Amino acid sequence: MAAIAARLITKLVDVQDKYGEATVVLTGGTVGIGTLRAVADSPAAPAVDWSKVNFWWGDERFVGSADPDRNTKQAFDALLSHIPVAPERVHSPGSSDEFGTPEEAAEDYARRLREAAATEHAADMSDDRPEEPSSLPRIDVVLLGVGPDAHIASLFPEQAGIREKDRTVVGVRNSPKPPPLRISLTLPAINTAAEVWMVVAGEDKAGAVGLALAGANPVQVPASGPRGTSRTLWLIDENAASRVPQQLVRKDAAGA
Ligand SMILES: O=C1O[C@H](COP(=O)(O)O)[C@@H](O)[C@H](O)[C@H]1O
Repeated sequence: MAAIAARLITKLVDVQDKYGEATVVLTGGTVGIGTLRAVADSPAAPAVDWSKVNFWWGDERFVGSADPDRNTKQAFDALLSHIPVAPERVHSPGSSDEFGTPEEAAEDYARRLREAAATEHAADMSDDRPEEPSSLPRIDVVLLGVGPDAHIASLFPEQAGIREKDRTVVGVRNSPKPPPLRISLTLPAINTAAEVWMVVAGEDKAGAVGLALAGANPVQVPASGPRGTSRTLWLIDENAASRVPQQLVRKDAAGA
């Protein structure tokens, strides 16, 4: 995870050099939170101007704001409470303390994304600026973990969320992984990001990774769906890579 952390720090520095600020979408899960811990521990972390990083989340568990299950709480404990973030740039999805249903929280999150996009659009002075603001701000990097069932964010196989084509954010019910109520960015929203980084470790993810890289249908294998507009990176350990289709493995790769 130190290697992913080093890469993320470098990416944020590069993006800040280019745009003055950077926007990252965080993930929960073992590798997602482990990576944030590794960023906090990295001697290179101060190279990033953390006050100019916009933080969003790919998904959130719809529970109370102090619940240890919250991806945002875990991210604060791992990283955000250790770096000088600008609170107005930290965009946590709503909790069950503030909203009655995950759908209401999803609508609020989508509205805040739209507002960020409109603010960005108003500030954009370039000649090639589109006439209408988009419904999402520019996203530089989306981090995504993958569950053993191949879910990403809170988009689970065969459920409504992974089939969503129009909305940017959905409320999720009946998540097979507890807690059952969640909020998630949709695949079309994720795929507006410049870069999508799939961060995966462990033998229990090998089947999901293998199917995703073999090009399975995202409805059955959500991990197959994410594509960054500039690039899609799979940052995985050897165990998670053990069932990658042979034709995708470089002949000169170690052990081949
Ligand atoms: O519930 C979730 O699970 C996935 C994967 O988590 P992992 O512990 O199996 O790595 C995570 O990406 C997602 O953000 C989270 O809400």
